[in-house]
Amino acid sequence: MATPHIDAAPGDFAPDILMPGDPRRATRIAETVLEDARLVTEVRGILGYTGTFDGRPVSVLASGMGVPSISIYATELFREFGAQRIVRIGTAGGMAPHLQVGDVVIASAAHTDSGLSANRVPGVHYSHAPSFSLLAAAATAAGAGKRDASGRARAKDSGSRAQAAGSGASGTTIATVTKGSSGAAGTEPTPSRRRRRGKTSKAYVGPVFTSDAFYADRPQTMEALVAHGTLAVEMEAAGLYATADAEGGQALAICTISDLLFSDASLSAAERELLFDRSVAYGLAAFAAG
Ligand SMILES: O=P(O)(O)O[C@H]1O[C@H](CO)[C@@H](O)[C@H]1O
Ligand SMILES: O=c1cc[nH]c(=O)[nH]1
Repeated sequence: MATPHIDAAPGDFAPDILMPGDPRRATRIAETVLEDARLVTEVRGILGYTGTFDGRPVSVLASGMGVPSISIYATELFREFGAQRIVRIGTAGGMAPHLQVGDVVIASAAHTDSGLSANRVPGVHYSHAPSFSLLAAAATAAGAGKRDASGRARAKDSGSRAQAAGSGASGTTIATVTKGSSGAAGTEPTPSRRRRRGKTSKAYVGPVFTSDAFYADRPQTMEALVAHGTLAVEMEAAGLYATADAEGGQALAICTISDLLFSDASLSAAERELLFDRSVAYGLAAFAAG
């Protein structure tokens, strides 16, 4: 049955859903990662596809931007379309000084200034946390918990060479991936990838800040969040986590760092659309582990 924002039939969506913010990223994931993907909804240009990955049904649906938008799509998916697990495939601004463009952050918590999400339970500062099983499986896929003969943690990343690098200044560094090796899903190299070939990017597990504002001048807030261990800023994870809690589903946000708050480094819009391969790999591995 169609909902106000998703024009699909029962059974059109798989229980496991990847959710990028950008509809074009959804199309690209469907085209490059899924097999036999078919378009199942396109209301408001929020494109949704269902196909398979390694023989398992998987859907991808864009969320749009912000907590209200992702809360709408996640609610309708959990409530009306049989969704069980949603993994956000996002981009985020790096806040912690050790983060670099291209790094991946697996969000173990989401602080937020979103009224919708923070006020879900009146009188309570609600804790926005992901599904532990999705978090643990994605972190494992990114390399957490594996040790080589020298005792150093070792990561395996869908065929990429990867080595864990211990703890960062905040959050936990779980893997260093050598660029230029294969990622998840046959995505073509972007200009920034070519520039970065041979360099390394890392995966971190730690808290993100889900902000209602993309443009806001509040350096003190950002510095205080960094001082409290926050890794990155984005605009949906808290809404997704709270919606999953409310609807009895599971959720996780995995974000690629697209720019740095305290420096000029950034990706173009086109590069942001493309740089999702490792996030998708960790998300799909989390689905497969469950
Ligand atoms: O690239 P996506 O997944 O949309 O995520 C980030 O990008 C958007 C802001 O440009 C916000 O939605 C933010 O969370
Ligand atoms: O929400 C976002 C996403 C990327 N970069 C930012 O600074 N904010």
